[in-house]
Amino acid sequence: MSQLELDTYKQLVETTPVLFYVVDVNLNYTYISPFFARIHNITQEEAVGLCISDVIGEEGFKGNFPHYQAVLNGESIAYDSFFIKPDGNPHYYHAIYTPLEDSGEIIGFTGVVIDTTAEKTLDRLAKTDELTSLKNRREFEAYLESLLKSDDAQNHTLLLVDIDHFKSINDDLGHGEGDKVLVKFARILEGTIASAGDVYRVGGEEFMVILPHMSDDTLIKEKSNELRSKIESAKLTATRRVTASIGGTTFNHKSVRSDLLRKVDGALYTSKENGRNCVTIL
Ligand SMILES: Nc1nc2c(ncn2[C@@H]2O[C@H](COP(=O)(O)OP(=O)(O)OP(=O)(O)O)[C@@H](O)[C@H]2O)c(=O)[nH]1
Repeated sequence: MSQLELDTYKQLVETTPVLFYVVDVNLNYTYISPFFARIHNITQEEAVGLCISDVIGEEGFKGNFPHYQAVLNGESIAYDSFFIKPDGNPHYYHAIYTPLEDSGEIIGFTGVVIDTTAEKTLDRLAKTDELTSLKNRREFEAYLESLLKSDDAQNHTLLLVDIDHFKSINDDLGHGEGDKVLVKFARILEGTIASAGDVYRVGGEEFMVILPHMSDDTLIKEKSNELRSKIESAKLTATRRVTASIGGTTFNHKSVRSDLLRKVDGALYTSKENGRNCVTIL
């Protein structure tokens, strides 16, 4: 390689906002890029000879150690990970480790670490309901579609949970209190459904629950009534009792999305017609 080509490569590496580094077999740095130096508040010269743990800390070092061992055994590694920054926010990154060889012998590895925090944050925002932190309608539609398209022939349950007279809660107590009710309501839904399924906020005061591989009529009614009674007995506001109506139905991969949604809507409508604060499974 000519000197010009070498200088060009160096310039590319040194002007890219990505962490590049090289370590030897003892995990001591032999090179860090200027961006790496800036992020870790160290000079390039100071880093040479230091161990990875001296720069990124013992905890991160221990977490990554199996990857270091694998790359020093000749494997090329790429993985996604994160750590919690001192300000409590997560920092996401994508790391690529490649063995560095000299005359067929591994003498260390090269590391490339790309900050993916912005990408991950956008991804999370696109999937999450901002007020309640539950998964949003887009996520509901995606999961439902995956179940309807799958080869899995087992039956699942879909519940539509709707707060009763929510408009009057807003009207009487104000929109801010209404928001607080929605957040507490979401926590009850999550806590009650737990690992049995997934909870989504699909509209203002409308929530969907998908219970995969659950189709036992008795169990569905039990779970739905547990949910309904927990909401009724929780003190969601200081002055007003809050209740919810629930509609539910079972489905499998042969179900048609529009029929299924119409059926669960119909079940909820029946609960509302029957006086609210009740469960209808069709
Ligand atoms: N506070 C608050 N209110 C919301 C939000 N999204 C929708 N709403 C309100 O939710 C209310 C829903 O009212 P309706 O659809 O009439 O239903 P309801 O009053 O709950 O009546 P039933 O469902 O028939 O029992 C409307 O007043 C919306 O303005 C939100 O994010 N926060």
